Amino acid sequence: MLGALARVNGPRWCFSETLLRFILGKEIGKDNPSLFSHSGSNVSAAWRRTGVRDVCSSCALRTKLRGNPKKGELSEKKLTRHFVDHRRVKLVAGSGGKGACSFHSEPRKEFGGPNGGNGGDGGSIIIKANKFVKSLAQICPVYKAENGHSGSSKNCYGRNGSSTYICVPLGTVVKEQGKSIVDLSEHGQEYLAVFGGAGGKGNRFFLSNENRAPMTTTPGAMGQERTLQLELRTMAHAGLVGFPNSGKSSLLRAISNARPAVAAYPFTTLNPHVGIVEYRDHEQVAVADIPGIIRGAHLNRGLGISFLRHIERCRFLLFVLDLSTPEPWTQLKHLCYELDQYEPSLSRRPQAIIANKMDLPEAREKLETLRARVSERVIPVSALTGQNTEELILHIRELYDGYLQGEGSGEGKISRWE
Ligand SMILES: Nc1nc2c(ncn2[C@@H]2O[C@H](COP(=O)(O)OP(=O)(O)OP(=O)(O)O)[C@@H](O)[C@H]2O)c(=O)[nH]1
Ligand SMILES: [Mg+2]
Repeated sequence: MLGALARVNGPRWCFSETLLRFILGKEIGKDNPSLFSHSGSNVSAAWRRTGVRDVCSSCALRTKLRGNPKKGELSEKKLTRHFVDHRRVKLVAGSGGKGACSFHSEPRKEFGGPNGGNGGDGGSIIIKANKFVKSLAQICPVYKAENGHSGSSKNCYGRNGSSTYICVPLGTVVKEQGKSIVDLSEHGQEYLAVFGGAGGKGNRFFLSNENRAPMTTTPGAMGQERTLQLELRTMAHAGLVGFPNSGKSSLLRAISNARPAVAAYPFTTLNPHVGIVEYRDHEQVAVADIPGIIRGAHLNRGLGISFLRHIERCRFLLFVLDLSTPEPWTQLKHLCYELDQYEPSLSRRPQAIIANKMDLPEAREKLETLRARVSERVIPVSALTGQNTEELILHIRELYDGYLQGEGSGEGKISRWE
């Protein structure tokens, strides 16, 4: 079909066809088989086993071709300004409306009795998870719900104050004085944070045989008041963990549709980015790129480890090591130590080790040493050239399937990405 298009549209389509072949050739790991001989055999074994390739080969290709060159990408600086992952909010529910004091009176029925209606209830404030909201940036510091309306004569009740909804992203944890109250992880999940005050009673309510003309009314109750902390924890199945400059963002770009900033200086990434890896059976696995961690991060060095809350929910970890550094295995040791400082046994989640920058000559020697030193599976890749990313994508799927079999049916299941 592309050939036909090339004929119809002339040189422009000829170029597209060449470009497609070039990218597809790279993607299926055809070049340099000697360098990736181990991984190449794994991939072909997987194909042989299943008969079809599990990976949607168009995903990396599509993301490469999809980008509109005229449309500038958001810089990390701009993203930082827009991405807010914690907020403190003061919530004040509406007060109840006051009850009315009035008496019925009409010609020939001068003393018709009390007819003051009750006041309406104050509005409540509800925090609601919404999959279309991506950050807490739009959350205001103070929310006040509508007060209930007062009752009136002729037994008219006051209108209830309407409830206020605060929409937060999926994965928002609501805390009060540092203690978690609720975890909003499903679309549409609600938490009634503060109750509106009850409406007051009108004098009709106090009518009795003893008192046929009560003048008593009650004011509405005050609405509840609370100060809560909202904390967003990015939800992804896999988390890319590594030292700065190890190529996490480049890798996320290579395997998913996300476009995090990539640069040759440390701490380029300041916020987590989530990318979706798509498979041919329409399964989607979310992979999060986390800012770089350095030795001593738990002592607040570098960017600290507060952002590790974002990988608390990741079901498996992908440690990205830069094989061009002198001792990549020590990076792994430091990373595990820092993770355990944040949450004990965090580093013992199902994991894979990604040996990145395999296109560089110095990386090849270190690969065998790394394999000898670690017990986990090591996947050599080059995020820059895209070599062997297919094996990584297949391994992510294996980890994901293992997670689904193990605990997927239980609670804490991560909702589908859309
Ligand atoms: N040669 C080579 N360079 C790479 C590869 N992957 C990434 N790089 C380069 O390494 C540098 C850092 O890449 P990033 O993807 O920004 O690294 P990062 O881990 O996200 O860094 P931080 O965001 O600072 O934590 C960039 O200059 C990339 O071009 C690779 O496979 N081979
Ligand atoms: Mg980065």
